[in-house]
Amino acid sequence: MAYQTINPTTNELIKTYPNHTDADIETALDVAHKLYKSEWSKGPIAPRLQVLERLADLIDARKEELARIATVEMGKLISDARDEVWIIAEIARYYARNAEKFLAPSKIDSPLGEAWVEHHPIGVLLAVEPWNFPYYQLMRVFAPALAAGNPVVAKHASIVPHCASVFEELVNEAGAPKGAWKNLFITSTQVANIIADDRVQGAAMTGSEGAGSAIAAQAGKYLKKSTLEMGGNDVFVVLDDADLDKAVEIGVFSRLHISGQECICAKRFVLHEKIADKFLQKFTAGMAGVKMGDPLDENTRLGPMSSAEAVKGLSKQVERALAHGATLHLGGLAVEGEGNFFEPTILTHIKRDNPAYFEEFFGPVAQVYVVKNDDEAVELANDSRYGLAGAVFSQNIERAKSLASRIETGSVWINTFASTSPELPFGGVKRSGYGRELSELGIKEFVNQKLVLVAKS
Ligand SMILES: NC(=O)C1=CN([C@@H]2O[C@H](COP(=O)(O)OP(=O)(O)OC[C@H]3O[C@@H](n4cnc5c(N)ncnc54)[C@H](O)[C@@H]3O)[C@@H](O)[C@H]2O)C=CC1
Ligand SMILES: CCCCCC(=O)O
Repeated sequence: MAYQTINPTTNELIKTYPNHTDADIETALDVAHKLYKSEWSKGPIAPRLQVLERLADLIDARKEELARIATVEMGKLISDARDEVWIIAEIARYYARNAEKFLAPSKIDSPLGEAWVEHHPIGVLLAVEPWNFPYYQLMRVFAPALAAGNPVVAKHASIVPHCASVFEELVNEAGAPKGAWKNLFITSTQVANIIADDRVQGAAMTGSEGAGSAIAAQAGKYLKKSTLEMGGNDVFVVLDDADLDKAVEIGVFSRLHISGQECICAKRFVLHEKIADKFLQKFTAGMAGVKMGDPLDENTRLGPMSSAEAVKGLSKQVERALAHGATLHLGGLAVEGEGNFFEPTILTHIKRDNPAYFEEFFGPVAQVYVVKNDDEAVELANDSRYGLAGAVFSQNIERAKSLASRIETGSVWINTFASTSPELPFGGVKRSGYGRELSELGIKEFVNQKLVLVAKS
């Protein structure tokens, strides 16, 4: 597995990074485990939180440089890259300012005596992360782990090694001791060996079902806690009383965010039959009208996909959907020429026996379905192997809340697009994975929630 920076806008190979060896891994685990056994991990939380505050300030100071690195390495719009750099500083600050409260002992009223739950670190964690939010995916693991006292070794996606390297550089510059965070350019086999190592006590993974299944299986075999955030096939439900122009604007934005390579972006557009034609007409115009091009250009609204392989995979997926009876309403093709560009695409008339019905399209491809009523909308939303997020548009909030409660996902967003914020739990159900990241829930995924009880005398 080669770790390479290849600019997706030009497919120019910029740099190849050397892989780490088994000896490098041994050193990393030894240093991390010793840190876990030290006062740094087990002692007062304040020094660890100070590192997070400094890290946030360092990120702010290098915002434009960091954003440009991400755009050149995986193709997201420079404006989206800036947003990502902004939010990772916010995640660091969130845990710097809330972790002590989250991890404080929590008292329990018990007839057996005085009881409370303490929150202790559990040991070295492994993070295995994807390329679509190359900094956010790392900070989402690092910040709560550092606050809790868990050192982390990390394997990032092979196409974002510069992001991986600069993140580690920032962590070290912020004053984290050696072992708090170590990036490793390693193979899947080496990942499996790390999970098996007795010094490793947990694994956090974001990515595909295949990778998640392999990592979860290995973690299960060695009885290690894991959290998984995998694909999603999120619905974007537009009811007959929705603000249509708002729903169209947000729908186009959400489907095309990160060139459609975001697990929580809108993918299955579920339209009430009364507004379906009107929505589709406006939505089609919106999708067709976006400016595609260089993601470093501030006016571009749709950049390239992350790699040539991603474009090839999406092309095959669209062809298969059409071969099984879907209608091509817009686009459908990779853009000829330099770079990994794919046309904004809309597929309609996808029947349940079409493989596309159950598939996530990880690119600028919208699936459109029409339903008669709310019950049909819920039934279709839940007729999915995934359960990550979803959105419901209606000007009747109670009606929207009712649908939100019935949709089987980790989150539902009413009259807006699914997104993320440090204080909000992130994760899903079914094949979208398990566990939660961010918020108070996230920091407690990898701590020993230890009961202590003093018997009544
Ligand atoms: N939930 C999310 O935020 C994301 C989900 N995805 C999903 O993953 C699909 C492909 O994107 P990729 O980045 O290629 O995902 P991927 O799952 O192949 O890669 C994610 C991470 O897992 C590692 N990995 C892959 N197979 C592994 C194995 N057997 N053992 C250990 N580590 C392994 C990769 O090197 C990378 O670091 C997308 O189509 C999408 O469905 C991709 C990006 C983000
Ligand atoms: C907005 C942040 C989302 C990160 C994970 C995903 O691709 O859904």
